Amino acid sequence: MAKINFGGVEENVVTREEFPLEKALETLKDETIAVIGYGVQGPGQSLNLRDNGFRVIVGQREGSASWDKAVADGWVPGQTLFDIEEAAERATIIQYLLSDAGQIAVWPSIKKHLTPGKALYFSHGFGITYKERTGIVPPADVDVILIAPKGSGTSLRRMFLQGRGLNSSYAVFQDATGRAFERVVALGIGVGSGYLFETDFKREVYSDLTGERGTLMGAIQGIFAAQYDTLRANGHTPSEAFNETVEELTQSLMPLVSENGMDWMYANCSTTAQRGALDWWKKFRDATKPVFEELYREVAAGNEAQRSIDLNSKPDYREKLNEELREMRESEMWQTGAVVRKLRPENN
Ligand SMILES: NC(=O)C1=CN([C@@H]2O[C@H](COP(=O)(O)OP(=O)(O)OC[C@H]3O[C@@H](n4cnc5c(N)ncnc54)[C@H](O)[C@@H]3O)[C@@H](O)[C@H]2O)C=CC1
Ligand SMILES: CC(=O)[C@](C)(O)C(=O)O
Ligand SMILES: [Mg+2]
Ligand SMILES: [Mg+2]
Repeated sequence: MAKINFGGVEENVVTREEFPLEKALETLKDETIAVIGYGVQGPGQSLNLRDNGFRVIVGQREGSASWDKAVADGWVPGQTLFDIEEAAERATIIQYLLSDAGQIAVWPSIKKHLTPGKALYFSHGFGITYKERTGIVPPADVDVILIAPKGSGTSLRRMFLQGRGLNSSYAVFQDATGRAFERVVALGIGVGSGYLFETDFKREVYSDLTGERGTLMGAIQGIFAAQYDTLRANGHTPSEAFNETVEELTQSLMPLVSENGMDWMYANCSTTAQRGALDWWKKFRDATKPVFEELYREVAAGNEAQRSIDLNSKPDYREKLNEELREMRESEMWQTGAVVRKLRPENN
């Protein structure tokens, strides 16, 4: 394990150099990995494991759309694709990749097959951290481990196919066999991670729920909408408002931030822009800080987890979510986005 200095703080990081794929394959050579659930993470992780040469099977509800998707991806019913219980029974490592709400309903079927020495793997600290709300309490004689890719399962797969890798965090909650660490690291490499950052289940879920509600997804849509609406209310056209809110950010400026940091993006903008951005960013920080503090409190109190459990356990949750996504897609801002995307020169 390497110690790496992050802005003055030392952290544990496992690298592909010290734990190459060959070592991961050797570590798991006697294991059968069952990926339970074929939503977003399920396909990314199981296909990467398969392509990397691990013994992997998929467990999914027969007759569901995800089952058909698994068949289309080359999983063979009765050979590498089973119903959830049968896959859990055959596995020595159960990768529990149902939706966090779905994990609660299916837990009794999984628990039954957690015989001594098996490993239970999560990609989120949710089920374990909020155990009073989820009822997910694994037996003491299994390993309980986590690999949480820091991005969508879609990106995990895409980046793997491009020969890149997405970084993940890893954690050991319970080490019953003495092999939990080598198992989790081998799985992290197997699913296509680049580097593995150490965490624990609670820190993983608190930071993840904050991030996705905050700058990664919730806050960014909020700030886009606020600026777009202000520009429109002041007589700017939709295309102008969209370009100055979203398109320029994703196409031109964020790639520069990704490459070399915020100051470098600033350095590549005009002195006029630099002056304004340097003057205004703290005002935005101060205005949003109370909202982030409220968000973190709600996450730590378990209220965000409870909301997600309650609303995503309803039989019609998928229709309701799709309806809200449709409203977003049909808003003027994102309708404008669809047209602007078509006009990117490379799309012609
Ligand atoms: N979506 C992502 O890219 C990421 C997800 N995660 C975590 O990975 C885990 C899996 O998440 P996703 O892939 O997004 O899941 P998902 O929401 O796509 O659902 C996965 C599968 O669960 C099945 N499912 C849901 N409820 C069920 C039930 N009651 N009975 C049987 N099957 C049911 C669905 O049919 C689907 O095939 C979660 O813990 C999530 O927090 C972590 C990082 C990123
Ligand atoms: C993709 C990811 O890491 C998220 C946003 O946390 C999630 O999908 O839960
Ligand atoms: Mg995440
Ligand atoms: Mg998340």
